[in-house]
Amino acid sequence: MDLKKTTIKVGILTISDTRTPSQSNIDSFDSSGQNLIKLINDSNVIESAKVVQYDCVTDDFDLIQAKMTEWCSERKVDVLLSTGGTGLSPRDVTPEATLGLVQKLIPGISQAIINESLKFTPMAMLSRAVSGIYEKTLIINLPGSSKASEECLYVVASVIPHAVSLIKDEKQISKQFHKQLNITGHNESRIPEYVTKIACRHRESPFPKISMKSALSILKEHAVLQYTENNKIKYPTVWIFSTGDELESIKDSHSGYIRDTNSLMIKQILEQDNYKGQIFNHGIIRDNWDDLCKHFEEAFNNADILVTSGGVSMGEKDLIKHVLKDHFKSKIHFGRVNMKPGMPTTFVTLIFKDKKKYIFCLPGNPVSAGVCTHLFLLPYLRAVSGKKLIIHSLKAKLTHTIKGLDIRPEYRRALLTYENGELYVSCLNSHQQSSRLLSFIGSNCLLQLPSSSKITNVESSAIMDVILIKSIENTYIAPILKEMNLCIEIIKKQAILSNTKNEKPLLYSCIEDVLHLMTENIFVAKTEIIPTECAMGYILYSPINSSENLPQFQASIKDGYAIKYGNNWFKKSNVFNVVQVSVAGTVPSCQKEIGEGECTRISTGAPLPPGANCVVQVEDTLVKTKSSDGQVEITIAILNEPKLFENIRSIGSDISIGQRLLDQNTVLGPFEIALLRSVGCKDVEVYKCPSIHIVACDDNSAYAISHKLKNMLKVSDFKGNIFNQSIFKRLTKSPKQFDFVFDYDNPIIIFCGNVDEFCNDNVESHIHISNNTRKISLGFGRMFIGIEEKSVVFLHINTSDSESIYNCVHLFILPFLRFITGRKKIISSIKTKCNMSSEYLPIDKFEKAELHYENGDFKVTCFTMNHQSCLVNMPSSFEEINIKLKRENITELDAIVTENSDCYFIHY
Ligand SMILES: Nc1nc2c(c(=O)[nH]1)N[C@H]1C(S)=C(S)[C@@H](COP(=O)(O)OP(=O)(O)OC[C@H]3O[C@@H](n4cnc5c(N)ncnc54)[C@H](O)[C@@H]3O)O[C@H]1N2
Ligand code: MOO
Repeated sequence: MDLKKTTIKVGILTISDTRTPSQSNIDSFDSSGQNLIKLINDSNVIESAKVVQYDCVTDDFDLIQAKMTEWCSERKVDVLLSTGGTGLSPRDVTPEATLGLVQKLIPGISQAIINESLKFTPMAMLSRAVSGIYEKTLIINLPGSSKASEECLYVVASVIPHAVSLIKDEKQISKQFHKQLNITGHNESRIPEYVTKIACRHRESPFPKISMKSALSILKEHAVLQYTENNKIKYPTVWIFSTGDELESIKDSHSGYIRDTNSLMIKQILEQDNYKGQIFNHGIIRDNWDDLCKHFEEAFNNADILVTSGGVSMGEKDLIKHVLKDHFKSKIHFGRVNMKPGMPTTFVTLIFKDKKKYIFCLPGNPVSAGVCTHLFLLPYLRAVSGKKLIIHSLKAKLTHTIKGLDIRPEYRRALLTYENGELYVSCLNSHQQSSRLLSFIGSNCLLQLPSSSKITNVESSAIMDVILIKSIENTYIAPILKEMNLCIEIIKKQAILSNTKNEKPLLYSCIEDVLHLMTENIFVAKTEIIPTECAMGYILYSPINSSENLPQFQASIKDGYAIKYGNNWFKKSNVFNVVQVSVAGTVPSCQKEIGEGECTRISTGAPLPPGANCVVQVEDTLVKTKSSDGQVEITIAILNEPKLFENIRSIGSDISIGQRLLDQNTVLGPFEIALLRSVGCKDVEVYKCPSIHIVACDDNSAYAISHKLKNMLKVSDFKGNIFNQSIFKRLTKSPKQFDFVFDYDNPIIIFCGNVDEFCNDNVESHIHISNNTRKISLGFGRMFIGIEEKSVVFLHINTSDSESIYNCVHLFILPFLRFITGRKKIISSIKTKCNMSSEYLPIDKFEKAELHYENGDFKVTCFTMNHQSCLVNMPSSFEEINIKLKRENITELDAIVTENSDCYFIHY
């Protein structure tokens, strides 16, 4: 059958209020529609096509759909080209009408139109046109203007005949077409660029798989501290890109497209680690040589470190290493690491305009990108930030036996817990595919497992190395709160408030009771809906389930060939005809069904063609025959017998519709946000952070304290706004004095300063305290909680002593803020060992100390001016110390983690 002999029936549907003839608009002339007809019928712009239907309708959803349905259902046309109604004006509804109708989207067509049109005008960005299939008709939205619709027709004209034949499922025609493609080379203009390159690409990776240890020592060699002119550490600027044709940055989802999770996730991991340099997320670069060169050059002009994700394995579109090596003449220090996940991780340096640049190319699978950010990029950035501990690793006892090790040393997402002074690690999640972001959820560490070449199982109770990837706070650390006698001991030197006449005194002996009282049924925590990408550190208000399957269709795990595996196939022949190419970002319906002896070249993440049931990686194949110019492969040989379903991700295997993604009260970090974004969850409902207004009363020392308080709250995990109000020398009689706080939802107002002033009788009129207000006396001050709709917390701190304020913030205010913003864990405490000499006696109940980790134990050094990262709950008397000291001169102390410590804690 000759392709040219089949006539393709085209319908032109003009959609326009002004060009549709009506009584009030008799002179309308549809120049676009007429021009398209001329181009197709007279100039043969689309091979073998004729316009057989033409109509003009107004921008009316129902009318458009009615006309489309009529032409498609009655098989009047093979191709329906609409012109008009794709813009942003309120009347433009062509894309919506088309979307409502089509059964399959073909995003690539509209994408190609936009890409091409962008060369002429940036206005192309505003096009919302879509393309897809309804029944057996291909529908393409073209823009309205005559010039633009003509340009766009030229872009898509060449693919229309082939698309039509696939849609009609005319296998014979399709085969003929592929034959032409592969053998004659006459139709080269139709062959995507990546197809022609295949025979020239590596079939075996040229990069040796080096060990993790070697990779880290290479990184260390290149981690050189830089200094500014005034001798301060100079933190390198980091630029991050995701790469891939299949990725979408826009929020709307198109079938087949993959939402870009990686660039933002990498940035947020660095931010969470408090990296001090500048970090820029520059979104997506397409798998296109020139684009990669252009964007990388821009990165080298502006940044010291370039981070990419994707495009580093064995596919024909994996260009990153080639661009860096051939175009930028850079040095690839390693291109593969013997690890799972993250094997293709690549580290490159180059001299650009006399400056050294460092490039981290991470794999595209989201889990691999996340794991490798923790294992390579973060340690490197910590090193060039002058930190001592660049990998946060701990030893923990395995809670169960692990069988089925991988041949590569593996980093599994696992849970580290802390119980009675011991660390335990468990890895009960067996779904650890590198595309499955869910494996990060509920995990807080990477469990290092050896290669199966060394041992077969790891036994329960083995002591394992784990690397923290979240806060240890997310583990359950035995709370010492119960022992904490807040009112009596927290700040001993301060007197407990005596009762005032109109206030029922409430004295609580335990901070948990206080927090409970403050929050239960009184302070109604507000929630808000915010964009998912901005939700770092917020707490989820309600659980989230997925509304999508991921992947949405069977997809390949490797770059290779999809084949139909049948019994005894190997005995017949191991040679396969390459009949088509499947790339990520398309849908299975773009492919024809493959039969025995045929294969589809396929890239990682691309849809499996109908009929295929396994993927053979490219390394296990040879090119058998090529086209006469040597550019195109025609047949390949498969070297090892594959297994059924090998290298295939089944529908919904990463995430299935309805599956629970996150529980309520989950702290949203980089992985949680990436997970939500991967299934198109654009907004989340989170606990709203109150605004805090700090008011210094009375004198200058209170003023200084109020600033210290603000700084301490600012560096904490609290995300709300904090305002310092100016000093109030005297509380005036005017109740309006604090009215400003009512402009905020659930504000918190903290007074610092003289308590007597505060307790004056007139105070209640100042701060709108009514009879319903809950009043609590605390060791260091008092608290008033409004329970009316406009509930306000007034906290009065009666201190002018900066040590006490530190304790007060970490033991009381921050736990309170965590509580009301939805955190499950409001205080982080740990059992530590301490060499305490009885020469030093604690002055306060809680002393600042330095927390560190040594030989499997947490230790504290008390009475040090070094990095103070915890508060230690001190023995209260001589006798107590002596009793504890008798045992091996080691005192066991409870420590409350206060600072974002360099060592082992990514705190809160
Ligand atoms: N024949 C072989 N195939 C593959 C090998 C191999 O050795 N031989 N290695 C596999 C391994 S291991 C990994 S990991 C992946 C990584 O490959 P790339 O870095 O080239 O990544 P891509 O192919 O571009 O993408 C892989 C996968 O991840 C999705 N992706 C990519 N970027 C993003 C992003 N920013 N956000 C969300 N998802 C992303 C992409 O769509 C693919 O599905 O290669 C194996 N193949
Ligand atoms: O090593 Mo690749 O990172 O996941 O599977």
